[in-house]
Amino acid sequence: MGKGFVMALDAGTTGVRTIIFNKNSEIVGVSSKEFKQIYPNPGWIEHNPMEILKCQLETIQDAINNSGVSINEIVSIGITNQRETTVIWDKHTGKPVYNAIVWSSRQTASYIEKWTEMGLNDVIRQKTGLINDPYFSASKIAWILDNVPNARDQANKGDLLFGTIDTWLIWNLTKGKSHTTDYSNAARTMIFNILTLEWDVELCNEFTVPMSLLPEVKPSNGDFGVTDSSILGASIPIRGNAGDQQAALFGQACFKPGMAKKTFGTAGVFVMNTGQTPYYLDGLTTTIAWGLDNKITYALEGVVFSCGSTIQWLRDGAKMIHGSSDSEWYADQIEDTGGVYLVPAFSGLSAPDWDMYARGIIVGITGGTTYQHIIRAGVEAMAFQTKDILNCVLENKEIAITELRIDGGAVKNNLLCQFQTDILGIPVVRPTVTEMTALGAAYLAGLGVGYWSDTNEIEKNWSIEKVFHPLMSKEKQRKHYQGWKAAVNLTRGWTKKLEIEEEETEVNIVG
Ligand SMILES: Nc1ncnc2c1ncn2[C@@H]1O[C@H](COP(=O)(O)OP(=O)(O)O)[C@@H](O)[C@H]1O
Ligand SMILES: O=P(O)(O)OC[C@H](O)CO
Repeated sequence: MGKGFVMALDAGTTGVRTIIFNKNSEIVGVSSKEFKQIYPNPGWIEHNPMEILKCQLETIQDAINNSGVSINEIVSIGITNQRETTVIWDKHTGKPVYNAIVWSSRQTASYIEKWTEMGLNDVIRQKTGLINDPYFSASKIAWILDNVPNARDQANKGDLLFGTIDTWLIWNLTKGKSHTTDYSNAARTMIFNILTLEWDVELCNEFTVPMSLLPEVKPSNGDFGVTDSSILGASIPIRGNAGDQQAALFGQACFKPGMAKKTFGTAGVFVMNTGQTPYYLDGLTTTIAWGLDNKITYALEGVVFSCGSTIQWLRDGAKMIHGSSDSEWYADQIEDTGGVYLVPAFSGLSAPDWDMYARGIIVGITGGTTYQHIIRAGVEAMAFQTKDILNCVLENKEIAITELRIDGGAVKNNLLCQFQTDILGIPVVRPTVTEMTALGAAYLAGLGVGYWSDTNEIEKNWSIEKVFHPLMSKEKQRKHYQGWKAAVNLTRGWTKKLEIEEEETEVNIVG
């Protein structure tokens, strides 16, 4: 057994986790904490960066306590995080100038419209691999600078710093000594050129983002500094950093081009390794999987904004279930949804439709519909959305996907996994460790200090817990999916339609 342990800090959208791994990738200590979701207006989602930091530090302490490992036995720390979420803080006081604007927040839609009108969509796609959408960090940075009093002046004076959650945690853990991020996180900002591997001067100018705000970009197994001993009681190297979706791809040992995974967390994200070549496909985004030393691996990505958050909404919003795992029990009480579809376009439609005006819908309700049908429709929606993405990939005859590796909090749900394989028609593979995000970050951190020697060694640690095989007839699969597509069509352009209706009503009143 290798000396010491590796610690992963996994800062997700709804909660943070700290997991301590040994050399066999076994979990020896874990702690997690949920933090507050702030909804200042419909469609806006924010987090308190200080609360994220506090919760993360508490989980580090808890994980150390419950593992029996001493902090001095941690040889390296890896960070992984909800991506795109934007924090801007004062570099002198360390105080955020505004809440963190979360990746799924829609408050910056007007910036996206403006940049579309300016004719920037093609250059954005070409340079960053992304689609002009409020999802990515660029419009969130501009919004904070334009809406927080004095923020733009402070930024112009060089007093402010920008970071995604990885950067924010690293800056605090190192007591302000390291203002850094990695290639996989930088690639999600819409201001990072994934071909030249630099912050893009032209895009920063167009988006009015001062470059003095931006962190240094490093390989994902690079040197992100050491923790200040006053914070964790020891100086530990931070040698791994990757956005959570790319970290999960790494944890799933998808090291060869064509290998893919889907993570079922708050968001649901399909990522496929495309090797050293950036690959562009309509509806999907092109991104950086990781930079290992200085070798870049690219990926094709399909994000679904509302995946596990659909179940969370059934729990916290609709109050139809008490805990997320109840969704499986209720869904299992009935054969099917009785023709009900729930399209969770809470934050608009993401890949492959990209409609920031869409909003959620439940359709097909009859007098016989019960809450169980709606719960089941919520579970099935997670699987239908995966099919929307995989269809884009499979339509391209150059790519063959014969199985899908899955991970994330929601894959504990066996009914979801079976429905997923049924609707896709390919096997779905659930590995032994489903905390892939954290494991991927741990692997990067371990590689950074030579704890694991190379990816071959890591590959050997990946093992299967269960393979789900399709049982549904092709005809049933086709019918179910047809209903889903029709339901998705109903959600399109909703907030825009409302705006137009409102304008027309005003004209009629005035007229
Ligand atoms: N048994 C379950 N069935 C369906 N969804 C679940 C289940 N358990 C957890 N979830 C969902 O999974 C999500 C949590 O997964 P996790 O990977 O921890 O997410 P994140 O990293 O985004 O915070 C939550 O949205 C939760 O509702
Ligand atoms: O919080 P998660 O794990 O669902 O991840 C969110 C994604 O990183 C958003 O891009």
